[in-house]
Amino acid sequence: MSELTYGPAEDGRDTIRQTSDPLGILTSTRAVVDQASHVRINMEQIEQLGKHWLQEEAQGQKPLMPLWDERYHFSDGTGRTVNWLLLLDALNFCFWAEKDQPRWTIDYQGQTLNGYWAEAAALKRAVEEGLPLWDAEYLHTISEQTIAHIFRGSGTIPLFEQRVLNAREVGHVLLERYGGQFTNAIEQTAHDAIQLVLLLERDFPSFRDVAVYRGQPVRFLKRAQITVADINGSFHGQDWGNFTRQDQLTIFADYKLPQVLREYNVLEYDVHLARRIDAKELIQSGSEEEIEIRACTIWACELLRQSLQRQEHAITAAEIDMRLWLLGQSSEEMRPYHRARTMYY
Ligand SMILES: Nc1nc2c(c(CN[C@H]3C=C[C@H](O)[C@@H]3O)cn2[C@@H]2O[C@H](COP(=O)(O)O)[C@@H](O)[C@H]2O)c(=O)[nH]1
Repeated sequence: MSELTYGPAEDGRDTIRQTSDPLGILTSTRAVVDQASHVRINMEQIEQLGKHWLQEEAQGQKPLMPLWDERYHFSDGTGRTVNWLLLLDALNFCFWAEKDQPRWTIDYQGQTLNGYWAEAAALKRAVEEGLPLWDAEYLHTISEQTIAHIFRGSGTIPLFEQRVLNAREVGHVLLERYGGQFTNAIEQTAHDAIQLVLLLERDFPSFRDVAVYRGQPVRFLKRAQITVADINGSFHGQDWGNFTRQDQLTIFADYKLPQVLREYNVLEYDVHLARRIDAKELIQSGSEEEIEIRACTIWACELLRQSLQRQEHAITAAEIDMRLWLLGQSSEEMRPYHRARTMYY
């Protein structure tokens, strides 16, 4: 596989030079970007965003890459944490509510949390209350009542039934193939980030985030990739979190990054799609619109990475991802993110 890069060529035309793409994500999403009819990447705005970030850094506003947040993540430095993180990311999707409905929230340590933070804190709260969520045997047969208790709060976590199935799948596959320990999968793949993502895609069906666009497969693998990034983050790059080729992961195509990129005018939606998203209408999961939004998000970030690299500023997709995602955590003033009901992100 070879990465598609965008850069001035001898004859002045923008050519696509090849670099590595071991997960087949850049290549398959590039085909969507080239055909997209609902979403467009604005190259000038990518250069602007890159310059804006470089100016911020020149003024000493280097973004503090957040250390792993221990407040809401279970972390005991052992293989139990690795299994807990796998469960976290098996359930790490779709936290938004129906149009004009309040989001699901939980109360934890005196704080009311929603979204991803509510999911993480709920799973940490459960461990603190004595539920062995790191235990594959326990997960394999976990009941709906127990999952409901874990996520108890105001309202109901969306796609509840899917979360029960995904939790059981984690337990079942860990027992069947990895002696109940996901650390065995890390060892089997020799701490290679790319191989571990591919193992998740192969062995854990709920992580198989691959769409079909005009008859062709399009690979996103968002939760498989973020699982590796989260294990790396939780262990501060040491021990179970020490991976090779992590720089070859792409950004994680969720629903917040497109919202932020659209705010920076990097992503442009056609007038019909924009109206539907701004009206918070549901976008069909697997639709051309949804796949184009996700594929253009991946390539906008790849082109941003290449632009920054050309300006002598090396940065990984995961670092771009974290910076954009954190911007999306204060996105109340932004136009809405797209709403596709799916367990993939
Ligand atoms: N692209 C990308 N998407 C990410 C994350 C995270 C959290 N991870 C970091 C957080 C702490 C640790 O440092 C982890 O590294 C969650 N999500 C996605 O966002 C959505 C939830 O958003 P809201 O509704 O606002 O809670 C949902 O699709 C969820 O899957 C990320 O990092 N990147």
